[in-house]
Amino acid sequence: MSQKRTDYISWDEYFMGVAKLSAFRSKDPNTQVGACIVSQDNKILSMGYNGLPIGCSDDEFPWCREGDPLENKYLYTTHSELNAILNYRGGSLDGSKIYVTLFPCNECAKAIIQSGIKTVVYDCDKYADTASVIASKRMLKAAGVEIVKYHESQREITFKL
Ligand SMILES: Nc1nc(=O)n([C@H]2C[C@H](O)[C@@H](COP(=O)(O)O)O2)cc1CO
Ligand SMILES: [Zn+2]
Repeated sequence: MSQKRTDYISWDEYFMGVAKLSAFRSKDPNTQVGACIVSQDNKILSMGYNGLPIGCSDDEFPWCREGDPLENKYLYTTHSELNAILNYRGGSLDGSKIYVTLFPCNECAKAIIQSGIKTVVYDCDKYADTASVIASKRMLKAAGVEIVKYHESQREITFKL
């Protein structure tokens, strides 16, 4: 009798893997972010990546980072976490977890808290020193949202798409 496989991926690898794959859909030339929302019983509820709202053309809106606020991306992009929350049409996200490839900003932290998400598992934290992320952590902690750093497993998976 053959035994079951033992090198299958963990739940954490699976969900952060889905978040990372989602980020590949982003058109942002500088930072691609992905998010995956998971229920308490390990079911994927929603996914998202950073991009423009529906109807706002990727080719007509700006993707640069600087200059006139109306001519750079920041006023227009929807963050991956907010997209994942808004993409969920199944009811309540109460008690769920969000896996995100980059630590949530203050605006996404508000949406995370208000939607009832109870755990944030994040990978990169490259904007940790910004007021946005400091405020985000302050609110998440005050609201009792658990913050967990994802530890990369070093496992590499390659496949043809
Ligand atoms: N947690 C996040 N989720 C996101 O989806 N984003 C998006 C907004 C922008 O499209 C991009 C950040 O652009 P940049 O400032 O690194 O060139 O990532 C940004 C953050 C940072 O807090
Ligand atoms: Zn955000």
